[in-house]
Amino acid sequence: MRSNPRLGFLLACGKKSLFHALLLNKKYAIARGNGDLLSTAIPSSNSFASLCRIFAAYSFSGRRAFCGYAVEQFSDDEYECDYDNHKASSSVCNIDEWKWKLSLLLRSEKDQEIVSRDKRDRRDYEQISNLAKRMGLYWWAKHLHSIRLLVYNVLAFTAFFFALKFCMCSEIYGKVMVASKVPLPNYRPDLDDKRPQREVVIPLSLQRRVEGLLQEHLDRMQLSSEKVRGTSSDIKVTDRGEAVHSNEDPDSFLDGSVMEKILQRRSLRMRNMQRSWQESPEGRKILEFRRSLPAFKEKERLLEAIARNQVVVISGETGCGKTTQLPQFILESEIESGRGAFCSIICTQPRRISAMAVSERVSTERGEPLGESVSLFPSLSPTPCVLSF
Ligand SMILES: Nc1ncnc2c1ncn2[C@@H]1O[C@H](COP(=O)(O)OP(=O)(O)OP(=O)(O)O)[C@@H](O)[C@H]1O
Repeated sequence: MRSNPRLGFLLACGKKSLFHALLLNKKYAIARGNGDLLSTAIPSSNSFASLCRIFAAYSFSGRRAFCGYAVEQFSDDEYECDYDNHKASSSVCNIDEWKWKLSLLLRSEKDQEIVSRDKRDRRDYEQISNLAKRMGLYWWAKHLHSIRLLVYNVLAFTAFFFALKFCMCSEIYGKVMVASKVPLPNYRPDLDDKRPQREVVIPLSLQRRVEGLLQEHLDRMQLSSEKVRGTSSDIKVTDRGEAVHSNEDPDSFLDGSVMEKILQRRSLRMRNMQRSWQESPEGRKILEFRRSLPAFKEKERLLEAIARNQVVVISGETGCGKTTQLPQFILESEIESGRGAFCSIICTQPRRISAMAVSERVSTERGEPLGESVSLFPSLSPTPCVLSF
């Protein structure tokens, strides 16, 4: 069966219109019916409404501008077989150009894929995808949008006093297509126009500020470790009866050691509070809920990865517990190991309102009021919080 324009029209319309069932049954008869459509196409069992629809379809069959295409009359197999002999017979895309492009891709060592965002009709996509598949490439296409051209026609069928109203639809597809040498995932966020991935650009001034703060932090750490080493060396020196370091500032050392003692005491208190909450009935209930979240299954792996690496990137589905659970895992493990008050976890949120909701949720899950160990940044809490949102 080849492209009879009338058949092409009827089948394309039939797919989306009311007379689909009728056309399925009688499509070949209609195709051959040519000028004698009514008598050839209408089975005796069909209602008069069907007759009207066919008449309407017949009367509009010359309007190729809104028609679909005859592709519906071929099975995929037919299409595959005939493709080489009927190159782009009614397609708008240049298939030879695509053959050339795909061959280049196959030969290229550097390129993995070709991405095309041109507008084409559906048959073009089918041709190109078939070609890509035959060349051993993987194929991915996303339907971006379709433009529907609707034409409402009212036909007065004078003898029977009623009108037929139907619409003819034709679709111009906007698709993004990818032909690739490697298997492609089901979803490509980089090609999704509806969810464009925002590129985050950190201003230079902010970068410098962060670098400065990090440097300051590192300097302080180095200083405190030197003080600790200095203390032990002082003791040794004293034991040996040698001179004590004269450049040591006794006040700052005193401050540091007092601070350390305060933090140690606080860490101990945090551990006791955490344990008693986890053992309480409410705590157990919440823990049970937290255990059901997908993030909980990854707890140990996550803590291990954080301990081993300076930067860890974690991705997970919505609601799996990235925001509420991951910072808690770190906090809980630090508290359990007696370093709760020494750690500082900052969790960024894009909106203040979500930061408020999350900080409140985490406090509730920890059985504490907001401001105890979890805070909303900037915190008004008198004691420094270790987890800030
Ligand atoms: N305020 C809340 N009240 C009740 N349950 C909550 C609340 N916030 C989070 N949850 C529960 O905790 C689960 C984990 O939420 P969380 O915000 O950590 O997920 P997420 O992985 O960060 O999600 P997203 O990617 O959308 O940010 C949610 O599935 C939800 O059931």
